[in-house]
Amino acid sequence: MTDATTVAAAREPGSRAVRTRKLSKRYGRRATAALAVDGLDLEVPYGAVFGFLGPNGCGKTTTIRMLLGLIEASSGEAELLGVPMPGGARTALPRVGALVEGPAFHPYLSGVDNLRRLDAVDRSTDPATVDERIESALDRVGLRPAARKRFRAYSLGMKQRLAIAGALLRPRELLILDEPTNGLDPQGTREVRSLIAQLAADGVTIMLSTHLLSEVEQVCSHVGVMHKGRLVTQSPIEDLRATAVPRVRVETVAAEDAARVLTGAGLDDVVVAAGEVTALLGEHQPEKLVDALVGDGVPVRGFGVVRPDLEDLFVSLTGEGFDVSG
Ligand SMILES: Nc1ncnc2c1ncn2[C@@H]1O[C@H](COP(=O)(O)OP(=O)(O)OP(=O)(O)O)[C@@H](O)[C@H]1O
Repeated sequence: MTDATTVAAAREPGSRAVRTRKLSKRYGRRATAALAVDGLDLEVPYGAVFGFLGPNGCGKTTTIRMLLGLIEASSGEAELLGVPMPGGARTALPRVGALVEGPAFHPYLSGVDNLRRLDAVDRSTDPATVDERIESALDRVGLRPAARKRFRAYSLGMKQRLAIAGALLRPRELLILDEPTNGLDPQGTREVRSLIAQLAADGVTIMLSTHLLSEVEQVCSHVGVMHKGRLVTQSPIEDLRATAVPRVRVETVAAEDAARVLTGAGLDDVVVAAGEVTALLGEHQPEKLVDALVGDGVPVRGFGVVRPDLEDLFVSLTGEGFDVSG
């Protein structure tokens, strides 16, 4: 389903809603300054909810600002909806809704009057249709009942939903949202995530930057992981999960003996640590491994099959933990 606020983009096979090639940014003139964004090859497929994940300071906002033509890239190329940026800004940007640092809303004006002000500064919209476009955007974010309340009386979630309504004042094929749940309370966070899921269900492509792995797991179909200005991986989340191969874990005081039995049974990557042994399960049946261990006299205190979760995968990719709150 589409309405007046979103449009499912027409897609060429292999085309991308966002694509960058070797996109880099160095702030300042000194050639010795570190690259804030370093050689990014980003690919956001049409229809994806793409989680652009990484800790604060890793270059997400800088990337988004380059994509939208708000700052100039030091080198490399970027395309939005198949249109080169920043050269094609006039063609691409009217089809892209963005939330970067949020619009400055007036606390004493109502939601509807704030949107009217916002629309008035956008020269690409038609003033004759402003009322119906605002109504449609407010409807889309579930704020019609509160449309005439003052902005200052809105909850945090309502304020952020109004900001998203501001990005939906005309039909959009792509939404770029920079940390849209940052600073929200749990209720506001739920409201915004549920809105993102609804927009995605309408076919709009969404690129969502976040430092929260849990947010990616809850709302995203794809993820791109940033670390110190570089993209360390990008993939459908299901594909990433599939790379998380299960391991057996044996707790025992006789770790060396257990390792010998597992190796003898044909398991790979047998790793001995204090009081435990782990190995790749492969095609082996856990029950048979327990039999083999016990049959060999290994005193097994614990046995299990563990599958690494996304957090384990990302830690192994970046060497850093992720904020798993929220
Ligand atoms: N205007 C600027 N001038 C100089 N350095 C900057 C500027 N903006 C960002 N940086 C630096 O570039 C790097 C990347 O920052 P950026 O804001 O893109 O990261 P981020 O992942 O979006 O983090 P955050 O969520 O905290 O904004 C950081 O080291 C930051 O200090």
